[in-house]
Amino acid sequence: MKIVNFSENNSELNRFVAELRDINIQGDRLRFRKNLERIGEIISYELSKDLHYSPKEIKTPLGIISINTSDDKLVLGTILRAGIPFHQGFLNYFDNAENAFVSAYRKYKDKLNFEIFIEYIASPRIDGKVLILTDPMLATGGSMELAYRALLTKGDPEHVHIASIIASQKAIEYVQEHFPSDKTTVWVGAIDPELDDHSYIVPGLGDAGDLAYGEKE
Ligand SMILES: O=P(O)(O)OC[C@H]1O[C@H](OP(=O)(O)OP(=O)(O)O)[C@H](O)[C@@H]1O
Ligand SMILES: O=c1cc[nH]c(=O)[nH]1
Ligand SMILES: [Mg+2]
Repeated sequence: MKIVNFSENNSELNRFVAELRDINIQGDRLRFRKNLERIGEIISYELSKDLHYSPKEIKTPLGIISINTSDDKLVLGTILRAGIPFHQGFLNYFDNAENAFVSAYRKYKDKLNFEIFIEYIASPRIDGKVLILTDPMLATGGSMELAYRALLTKGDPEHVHIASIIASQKAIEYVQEHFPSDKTTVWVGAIDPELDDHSYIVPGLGDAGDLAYGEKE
């Protein structure tokens, strides 16, 4: 399974991730959402290099030129809520893509134990298409896997790209075990070493959904 970790190279993406993490900056919700979105744009661009291309003849006012453009049918699938601004970054580039939305939430039995519930799914057929699953946080990997399984009820994708901003090392191992290795690619802004007792990523950034949209009751 190909895993691309953007933190291994120097780029502006790292500054956007630093701003998401920084306790003195992340409280600005507009900036937080904007950083999720622009990281989505950068990952889209890098991911686009792995798509299939063929030449198309483009007629300009003065002549004809052949340009390689992608032939893949893309479905951008995201997990509510924190996925929304990140998803928008992908949609800014892949503007012809179809879109899928899945809800996933942690229902805590007590302070430390929770189950993940999927209650909402809106998706096109995904047979033979390139499925790009976006969620900024990959903590245990449970939400991503359940969202994927929910989307498999809509068909069998040709390839799956998992895009996250911060993943735990444990989630990377979980994805390697639970997704088909021959047709899955993982794109992450950074991989953090630990999960705390509540399965939050450490050092991570906190609760991405709450930082983007405000705390839940
Ligand atoms: O890998 P996991 O252990 O499943 O955790 C990651 C999930 O947690 C976050 O969502 P959250 O449940 O906080 O929902 P929210 O976006 O509505 O805040 C995040 O956006 C993922 O969906
Ligand atoms: O670290 C984490 C884990 C789950 N959800 C988040 O938003 N952050
Ligand atoms: Mg949350």
